[in-house]
Amino acid sequence: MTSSILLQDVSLDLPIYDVKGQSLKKRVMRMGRRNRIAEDNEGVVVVRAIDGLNLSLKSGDRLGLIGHNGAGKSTLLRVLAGIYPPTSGTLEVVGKAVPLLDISLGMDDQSTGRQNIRLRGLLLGMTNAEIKAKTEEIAEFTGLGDYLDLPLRTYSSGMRVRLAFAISTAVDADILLLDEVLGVGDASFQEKATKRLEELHQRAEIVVLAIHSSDTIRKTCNKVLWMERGKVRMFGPVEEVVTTYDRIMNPPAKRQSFRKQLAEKRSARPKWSPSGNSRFGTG
Ligand SMILES: Nc1ncnc2c1ncn2[C@@H]1O[C@H](COP(=O)(O)OP(=O)(O)OP(=O)(O)O)[C@@H](O)[C@H]1O
Repeated sequence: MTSSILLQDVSLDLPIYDVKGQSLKKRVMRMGRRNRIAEDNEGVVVVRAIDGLNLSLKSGDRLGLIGHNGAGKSTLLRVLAGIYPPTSGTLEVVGKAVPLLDISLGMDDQSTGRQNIRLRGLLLGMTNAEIKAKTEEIAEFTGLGDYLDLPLRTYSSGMRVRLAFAISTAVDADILLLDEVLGVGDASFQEKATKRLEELHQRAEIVVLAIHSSDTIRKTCNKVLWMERGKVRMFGPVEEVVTTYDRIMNPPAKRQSFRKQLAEKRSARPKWSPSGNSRFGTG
């Protein structure tokens, strides 16, 4: 199969359902267009998360999404995964797109690890036969042994992540959508997980990832999309976009404190990051 992605003038409005009271609604509306807040035809307050985006990717492309918090990177990955249908514009995705975003989604606390392999596998679009063929490999990868026959509620958070990661990465993806900042448990598991992700990358025809490490971007991607306020700020070859982004967003003085913040953040949460220290954005 030859996979491709084509977005033409795609916009996505996300409703803020909680804003019902008139005074709160007024206050939120005052945040205004600068914050991409608007009211739709039915009077619902919405955030324009993606705004008139055009994008074309073909087999072999590895796209890195960069930009500040709230720029729209995760939302775009969800649009590509079919989780959010665009409010307007056209989206054409050819190939099986597998999101590695909310990897624990669809897992059930009362079911055993093995039952969860089936549940989550089905949710990821695997057939019963595929699940059956892959269950032992997934089980082996988790390293959870007999725990797989116990209900999920007895698992530690690290054990849950191992299981969720093993299942999500067992799917054959034509198009792989992922957030680089993917918690994958303790150090020993991280090494295994990184290797498995690299293999997935290689097998997929198209990879789109929200990325924070300039080393990874240079190693992994051939194109970069710099997003700002739901729009394309810059799109093109890696070196061109990365250099401009770095020059504008991280001038030398800022870079120093940014690195410090990053070091603090990193020590607080285990993350998957195959290499490198220099990162983009603030996420
Ligand atoms: N479920 C939601 N409901 C309403 N607004 C949302 C929702 N999810 C995201 N948004 C808004 O959409 C915009 C884009 O958010 P998104 O999470 O895609 O940004 P991001 O670039 O991934 O940021 P980060 O680097 O912080 O992860 C933001 O303004 C955010 O507040």
